[in-house]
Amino acid sequence: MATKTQAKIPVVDLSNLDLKPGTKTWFSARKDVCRALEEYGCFVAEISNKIPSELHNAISSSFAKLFEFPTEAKMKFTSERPFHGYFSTPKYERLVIDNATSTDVTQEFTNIFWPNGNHHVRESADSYVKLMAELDKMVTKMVFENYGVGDYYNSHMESTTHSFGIIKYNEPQKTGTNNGLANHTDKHFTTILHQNRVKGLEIKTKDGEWIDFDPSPSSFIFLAGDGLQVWSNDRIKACMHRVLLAENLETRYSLGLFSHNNKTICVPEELVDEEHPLHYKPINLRDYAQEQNRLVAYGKELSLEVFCGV
Ligand SMILES: O=C(O)CCC(=O)C(=O)O
Ligand SMILES: [Fe+2]
Repeated sequence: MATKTQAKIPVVDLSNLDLKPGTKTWFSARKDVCRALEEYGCFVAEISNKIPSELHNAISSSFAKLFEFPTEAKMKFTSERPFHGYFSTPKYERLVIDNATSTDVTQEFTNIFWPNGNHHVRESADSYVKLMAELDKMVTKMVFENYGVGDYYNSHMESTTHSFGIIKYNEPQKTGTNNGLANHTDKHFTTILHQNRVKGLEIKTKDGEWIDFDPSPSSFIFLAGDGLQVWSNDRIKACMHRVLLAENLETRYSLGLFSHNNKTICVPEELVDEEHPLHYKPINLRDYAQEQNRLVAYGKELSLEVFCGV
């Protein structure tokens, strides 16, 4: 299983999502995934045989319809979590569904917009969430095993929930490039993104260079969040990323699966040694996101060092 580069972001072929732990192909993919995460905080997961074109088309057809509802209708979709529910800024609008792996939840979500249900939107959301959650679980298992603490994977997953976000960027101004989303790291554990063909996502390398993600129907980008940085005691750094929108004829949509953990995240004792002294106190990611939300009003970004650095 070779790793190649796509504008320098490592690409790992995970087309076989049914990879069996313990097999040669699993170990080889695990090595590629972890090396990429340590070097870049992200990698492109190529899953060509798993994404039917109808599913990819759902971004521009089914999900686009959601944003055509009047603002009052979209505002009815609320959440107690910061940055979840319906959220809009002059640059973009987003709908983020909590606990999205539950089909009851996606049903409730579609019923807000279509009281008699909308089979197509609901099915598309369910299929995306299922595919992305499978990918997230597989990669997380690889990471835990890679550091010799695979035994902690099940309890970590038991306290993990996934939210699903659908983001629509507003048309950029007619001149130059436009900042769609400022530089940030994600405040939860991990993120997986999938886009229509419109470019815009960039990630920052260790050398401070920004490189583009070239979206395609069969590629998902997996990003380490701040939670994974804490858990790994800095072996994997959260991926700094941003969205720049060039002038395009097409609207940019992005789909995201965000993994949260409802327990306190601690560095496993096996990951602390002379070479890797403890960097972080235990962190509750929900409190961390809430504090970040409070600071957003002042245009500030919260850092892990300030919130829970040792
Ligand atoms: O639109 C994108 O591709 C990036 C979205 C993102 O970074 C986020 O939702 O945190
Ligand atoms: Fe992000």
